[in-house]
Amino acid sequence: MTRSSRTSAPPSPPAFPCPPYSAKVGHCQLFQNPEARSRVIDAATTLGRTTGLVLVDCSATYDTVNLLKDAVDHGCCVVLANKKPLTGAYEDFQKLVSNFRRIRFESTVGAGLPVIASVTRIIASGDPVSRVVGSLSGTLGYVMSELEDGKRFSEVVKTAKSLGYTEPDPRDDLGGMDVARKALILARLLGQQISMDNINVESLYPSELGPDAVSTEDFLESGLVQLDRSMEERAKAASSRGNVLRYVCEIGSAGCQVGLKEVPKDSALGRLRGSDNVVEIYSRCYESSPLVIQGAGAGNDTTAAGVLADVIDLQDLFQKTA
Ligand SMILES: NC(=O)C1=CN([C@@H]2O[C@H](COP(=O)(O)OP(=O)(O)OC[C@H]3O[C@@H](n4cnc5c(N)ncnc54)[C@H](OP(=O)(O)O)[C@@H]3O)[C@@H](O)[C@H]2O)C=CC1
Ligand SMILES: N[C@@H](CC=O)C(=O)O
Repeated sequence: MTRSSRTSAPPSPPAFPCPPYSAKVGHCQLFQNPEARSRVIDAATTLGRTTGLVLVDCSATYDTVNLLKDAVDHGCCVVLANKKPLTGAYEDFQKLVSNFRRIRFESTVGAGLPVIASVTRIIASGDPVSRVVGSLSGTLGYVMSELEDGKRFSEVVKTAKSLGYTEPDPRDDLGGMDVARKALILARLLGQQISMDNINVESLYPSELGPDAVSTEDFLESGLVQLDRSMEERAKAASSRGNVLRYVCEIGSAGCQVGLKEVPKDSALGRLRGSDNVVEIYSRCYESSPLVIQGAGAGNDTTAAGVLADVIDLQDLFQKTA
């Protein structure tokens, strides 16, 4: 993906067609010459319409939304692991998602787990989904199950980061925003025209440790340990009642909320371990016995597999039949 929004002084733009360095990992390419840019867009439009050329967004920024909308307008396909473009203005969500033959975003909820595919299949069959409940954070699932085993909060958050579970800034996970984004994507898929302001979100850190006050590095270095005692006390109090802590997401007709809950140790949520997510989907067909999806909900491999499956799914739409 181009990085025009972040690159202030790019190297001199390459001539078209692309020089070989564009294939190197870690490099990005910027077309500034208007003629080169227009030829790239023409080529992409033709390829997009005929071969299903896919723009994949694995960044963690809102900045890509206009680029994604342009790509869809030019007939290209889009695959997202990045939740942010779908969780800003409702109009952006609608514009991207209404083009369902050109966009897939399975990895935005539950990484490689088929949560969005299941919800959209149920809805497409005319079966109204009434409620979705679950644990949708690999990071918080991992952190809570490690706390249960007596580990220190600050240590397990750092381990979750090193395992590739957390967002670039782990406060996105600890503050509940990452789960709230997943909840918003699901709620909007269920037809709720809501925004982030309509979701009740419980944060596990106080505003004094927020991004406006403390850098990510300082938060990891000295902020996290300030939360150790209170998290340990919460885990111990839950345990004394035969419960465990889980960060739970609930989406229904009464609204949308995400927060830390005490749940029985032997419940579906309470039995979760590590980065596993579990999602229960209730609809008319799945009324008393919900459809349950469970498995690894974060990590580089499972996310990459989810993204690749989306790319291949879109390519299938462009296969010529004999
Ligand atoms: N990790 C996981 O388990 C899952 C992750 N996701 C989503 O996938 C995305 C990537 O996550 P992950 O790979 O773990 O995170 P990483 O921090 O490893 O990667 C994020 C990448 O995005 C780049 N980036 C950030 N902001 C911008 C920007 N404004 N323009 C261009 N590039 C940008 C970063 O570049 P740089 O390093 O130079 O800043 C970095 O390469 C996130 O949106 C996340 O929510 C979804 C499901 C699961
Ligand atoms: N940080 C997220 C990654 C997947 O969306 C999580 O922990 O679940």
